[in-house]
Amino acid sequence: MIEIRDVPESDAGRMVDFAGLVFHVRADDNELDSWKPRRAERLGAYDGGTLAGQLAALPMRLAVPGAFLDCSAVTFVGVLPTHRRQGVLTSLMARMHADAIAADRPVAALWASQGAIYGRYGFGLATRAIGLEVDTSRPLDLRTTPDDRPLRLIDIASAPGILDPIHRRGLAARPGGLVRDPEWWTRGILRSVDVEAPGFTEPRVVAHPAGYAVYRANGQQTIRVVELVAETPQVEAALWRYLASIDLTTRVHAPTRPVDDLLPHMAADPDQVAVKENYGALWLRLIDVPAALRARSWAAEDAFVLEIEDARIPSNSGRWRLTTGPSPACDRTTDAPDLTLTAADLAATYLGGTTPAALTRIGAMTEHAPGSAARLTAALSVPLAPYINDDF
Ligand SMILES: CC(=O)SCCNC(=O)CCNC(=O)[C@H](O)C(C)(C)COP(=O)(O)OP(=O)(O)OC[C@H]1O[C@@H](n2cnc3c(N)ncnc32)[C@H](O)[C@@H]1OP(=O)(O)O
Repeated sequence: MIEIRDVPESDAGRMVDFAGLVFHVRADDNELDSWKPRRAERLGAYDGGTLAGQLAALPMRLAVPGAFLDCSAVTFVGVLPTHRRQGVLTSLMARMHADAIAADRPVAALWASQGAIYGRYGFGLATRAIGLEVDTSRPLDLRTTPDDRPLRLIDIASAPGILDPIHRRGLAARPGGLVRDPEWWTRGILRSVDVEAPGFTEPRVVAHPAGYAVYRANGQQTIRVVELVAETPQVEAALWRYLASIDLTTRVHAPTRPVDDLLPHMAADPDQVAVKENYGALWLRLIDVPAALRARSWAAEDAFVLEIEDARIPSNSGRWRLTTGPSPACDRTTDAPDLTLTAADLAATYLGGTTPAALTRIGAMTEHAPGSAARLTAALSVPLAPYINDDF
């Protein structure tokens, strides 16, 4: 008999060992993330005294178009190999949903180990990311004039205080990321060791008044970009020019960039910049559909009747009249629907990264009123593609 209970503080370390077991990682590597369960809401699935499954939900703030929303950032999910496929994850998810509702958090989010798992729980893939590789064995000519205000290298200890205001302005301009606190900075983006980048140095930080880059280097003449944030294309050009011209290097690899990154357009020779990766990033769950729809900003004034299917959080199910524009509204209605869609597909479109038009074309959404998917696509659209660089 499985029972879902809070994991006490004294057992937070057990969750780290448990994650090492189910993710097949060495204890040393796992140690890097050991701080997360301590600051999370910890759920355990207990089989008697045995921890058979677990889930951690970090209370965070997520940038959505025009707003920041309280969010359960779900991580450390696992079930013992001996207890798989018996509904343990399903029970943990039900409790996570109930906790998020009780805490008045309109959204939850996660990074999935496998894309096949979370759609059934109402999560939709809301952001993608790309990886870029730049050949810097020759000068990188740019079509954008770099902002010539001086760059300066700063030490790691002072980095959170200097970078955070720039990062926050970036979140307001581009949805999808998380608000960070100093611990999130130092244990995340600025951590000295990255197990995914063996052989690379500790991070270097170069700052501009309106942007920054965090990067590592290795003995194989490669610069690895950890994060690059710029408030204008000219500042972006200045940072890429800097990264591309560091002595004793011939390659810049930026494994995590927004899908609408400007560098492929900026490079005078497009062959110098290759898109090497394209992958799913943040999975989003609208815990409270009407609250989430009222909270974001909209790109067009319009009105829709949405028929939403949500088997896991029934209070979201049914017909909603959504009014988009400067004073958004979302209320129950009995009117005929313009569109029928699942909560997971609504979540996938919420940040503006996936379009109702595409989901209708593939047959995932049903359009009853001709043209309504295109109109909803226009209302949801955002100037900059959603993006997250916090892999939690
Ligand atoms: C946010 C994160 O932390 S992502 C990390 C997730 N954790 C891992 O990948 C670690 C290794 N895997 C595990 O620990 C487990 O297999 C889990 C957590 C993925 C699944 O736990 P389980 O308790 O076995 O899931 P549960 O029995 O509740 O399954 C529910 C449904 O999901 C399906 N499912 C579960 N895992 C998978 C999977 N990996 N691929 C496809 N379907 C899956 C089940 O078949 C079941 O389907 P059904 O409802 O149609 O019958």
